[in-house]
Amino acid sequence: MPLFPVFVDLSEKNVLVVGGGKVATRKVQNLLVFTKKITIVAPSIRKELRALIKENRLSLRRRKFLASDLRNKDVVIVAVDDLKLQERIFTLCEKRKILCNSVDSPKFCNFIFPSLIVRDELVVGISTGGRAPALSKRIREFIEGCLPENVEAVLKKLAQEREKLPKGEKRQKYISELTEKLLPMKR
Ligand SMILES: C[C@@]1(CC(=O)O)c2cc3[nH]c(cc4nc(cc5[nH]c(cc(n2)[C@H]1CCC(=O)O)[C@@](C)(CC(=O)O)[C@@H]5CCC(=O)O)C(CC(=O)O)=C4CCC(=O)O)c(CCC(=O)O)c3CC(=O)O
Ligand SMILES: NC(=O)C1=CN([C@@H]2O[C@H](COP(=O)(O)OP(=O)(O)OC[C@H]3O[C@@H](n4cnc5c(N)ncnc54)[C@H](O)[C@@H]3O)[C@@H](O)[C@H]2O)C=CC1
Repeated sequence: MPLFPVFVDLSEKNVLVVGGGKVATRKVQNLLVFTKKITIVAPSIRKELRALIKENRLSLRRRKFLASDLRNKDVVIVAVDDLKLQERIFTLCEKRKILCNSVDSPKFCNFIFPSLIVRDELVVGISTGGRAPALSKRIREFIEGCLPENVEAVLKKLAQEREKLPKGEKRQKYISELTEKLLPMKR
């Protein structure tokens, strides 16, 4: 069965990223849009990640992973080049009911990291359930290519108009029509 997408408020959640390499750097960069409460644990940290840690005042534990690193964590990303360690951390997370994403095997994920498009509060998340990550990336590029350039302005305008009026059928009709007018479908 395919995976159901959920849009979660991460702003107050504590995220642990295990690993400091290329993939960890990409995950941290993407996560920073959603939360600054990120801790990184790894013996070696890539230069770009070091810069992100400094800029965003993230916590850094410069050593190998310890089970105690999971204390008070809500979400864990395991971005190491060691499948056994991914399995071990995933098992620990399952016991503690922590959300865990492992970069080397969908088997050790209880959530998948999607390919992302973020335009203010408009977020597009894409996944193939772990079957073809490069396809997720390609679909992102397709969607990016056909998203209207002014989509942020349209979102802002619609949200403002929506706030001005009380809930109900009259507003529903007005907002739906305005949306179609602001973003006419090209055929
Ligand atoms: C299960 C998952 C785990 C997770 O959640 O991380 C996972 C797993 C694995 N990826 C692998 C390889 C690649 N991953 C990418 C790219 C991305 N991978 C991402 C997510 C995910 N990757 C999750 C499933 C997503 C889904 O459901 O579709 C994206 C979307 C998000 C992100 O990571 O930021 C990001 C695109 C971001 C963007 O640009 O939009 C590329 C292409 C590239 O890098 O150019 C390649 C090379 C091509 C290939 O091999 O397919 C390998 C084999 C490693 C090896 O061979 O050693 C594994 C392990 C395995 O499959 O067993
Ligand atoms: N999910 C995805 O999108 C993709 C996943 N991968 C997989 O991701 C894995 C990581 O790739 P890269 O970041 O390029 O590797 P890398 O070699 O650049 O980084 C590995 C990192 O893991 C850290 N590490 C190793 N043992 C550790 C431990 N015990 N505790 C804490 N940190 C530890 C190292 O210090 C290093 O920072 C690879 O196995 C690769 O196959 C590769 C491409 C895409």
